[in-house]
Amino acid sequence: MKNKYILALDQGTTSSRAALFDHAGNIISVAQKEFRQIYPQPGWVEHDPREIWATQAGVAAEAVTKMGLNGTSIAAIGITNQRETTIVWERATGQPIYNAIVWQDRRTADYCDQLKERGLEQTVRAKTGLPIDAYFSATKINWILNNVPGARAKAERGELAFGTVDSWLIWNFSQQGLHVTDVTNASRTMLFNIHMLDWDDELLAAMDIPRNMLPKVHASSEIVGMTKSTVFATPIPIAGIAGDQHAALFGQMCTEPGMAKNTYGTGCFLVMNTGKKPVESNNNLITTIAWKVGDEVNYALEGSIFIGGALVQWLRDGISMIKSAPEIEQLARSVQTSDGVYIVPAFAGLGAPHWNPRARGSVFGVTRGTTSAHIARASLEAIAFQSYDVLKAMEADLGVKIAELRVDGGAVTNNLLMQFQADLLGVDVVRPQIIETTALGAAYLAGLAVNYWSGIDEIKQQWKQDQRFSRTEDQDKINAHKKGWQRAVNASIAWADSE
Ligand SMILES: Nc1ncnc2c1ncn2[C@@H]1O[C@H](COP(=O)(O)OP(=O)(O)O)[C@@H](O)[C@H]1O
Ligand SMILES: O=P(O)(O)OC[C@H](O)CO
Repeated sequence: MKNKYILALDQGTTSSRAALFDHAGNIISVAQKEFRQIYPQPGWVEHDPREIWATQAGVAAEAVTKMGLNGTSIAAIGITNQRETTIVWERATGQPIYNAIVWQDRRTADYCDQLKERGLEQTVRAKTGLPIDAYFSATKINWILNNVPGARAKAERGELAFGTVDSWLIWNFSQQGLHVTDVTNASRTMLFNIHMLDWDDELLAAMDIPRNMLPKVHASSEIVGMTKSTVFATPIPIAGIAGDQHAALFGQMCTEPGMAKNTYGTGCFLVMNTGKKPVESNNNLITTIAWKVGDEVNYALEGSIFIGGALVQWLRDGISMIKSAPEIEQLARSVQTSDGVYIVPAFAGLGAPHWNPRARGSVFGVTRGTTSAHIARASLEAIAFQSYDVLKAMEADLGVKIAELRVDGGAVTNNLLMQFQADLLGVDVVRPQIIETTALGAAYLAGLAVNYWSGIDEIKQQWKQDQRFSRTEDQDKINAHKKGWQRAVNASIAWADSE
């Protein structure tokens, strides 16, 4: 068994990735493929579910075959995924009835307001740990049922299946079209009672969603089925499922209460393990399920920031300011400060701790002296400032100061960003050697289920630090800078609210 590998499938917002891990937790092979982002209207974001499946199946095969391996070398598959993104398909044909409505999509903001006017906010938060927001799956399912001709009648006849991306992939990968998910993905739908660990009938009724559409909910580390032979000739156990931020928390081995990680990908997601009991937030954070391993459920507090590395992507693809994402660091370093420029990247509204779906991206403080270098620097600062706001909310909820922040995701190779983050937080920012911690976490969850690793104590030894960033910047300067950021956020929200 130990000479085999674990295959982790990481289905992200902008690309599908697959990584093979060996018993020491080293990545031995990676394959990645980007897919189309579909923007039918401002504020709408969709993916083609068939592209999600095709790219994910393609990279899974590529990661294995390029090492000269085949299915017989794979001990288990772990799946991790962009969360909340909503797919509805026909059980009979396996065909989606609409594109995947992506987590960033804001089309249901008005319906969310109606739910709030109906006084549901407290009930939703108490049961699911979530604020009512277009971010989560429930209102997206409702939209599909109300807007795709014939969908509601089909759903009521039990002919449709809903799934987050993990469910969709497993349906396609598995021998008998399994319709399953895990507790972490379920906890992002706004339909799952995180205390009872079951779909909630009151919320399903409130949002007109038939229960028969929903997948069976499993633990995050458990064999849920086998792959079909058209994928790999040898059936392989699908043994781990977790939303990507939950997998990253596990991959970072934040297994003790108080340990936290921030993932800097398309968005930024700061998540802290809060132990065996859910902690209710008084500061607009989300209470979520960290994972379920064996019979043990761990909970977490999360601050979800919708635009992180996507701001850098926009500078590259939207306004052609840079040619590649890493180029931003050199450009930003070419000036000492952002010279009074602040960017609030509310391209998809603002997530935690503001939760304003109508806020839009804004740039403040531009003068004749402003150059692309200042914009680059202000962009990196905006990513760090948003994470600062979330961490402060988290510390206020828990009444403690965190010891260190473990970081991962594509943007953490940016040393300037990491140093600025440490300067802002006054907390050490620690980058591990493996920054693909999302895939690593999925591999660990799958490997534990098939006894590839003996337990958490064994895999804890594998986490290794690459670099630690500590505060070096003058405190007064930082405080003045924080005030500037706060003014920019307030102005951005006021602009949205005054419409
Ligand atoms: N050196 C860098 N500096 C800042 N941002 C970067 C850098 N390299 C990559 N990024 C950003 O990181 C993101 C990619 O990270 P990744 O973890 O692959 O994201 P996801 O899983 O959300 O697709 C992109 O949005 C990209 O713009
Ligand atoms: O695809 P990522 O890595 O940006 O993660 C997306 C999140 O899961 C959305 O909640």
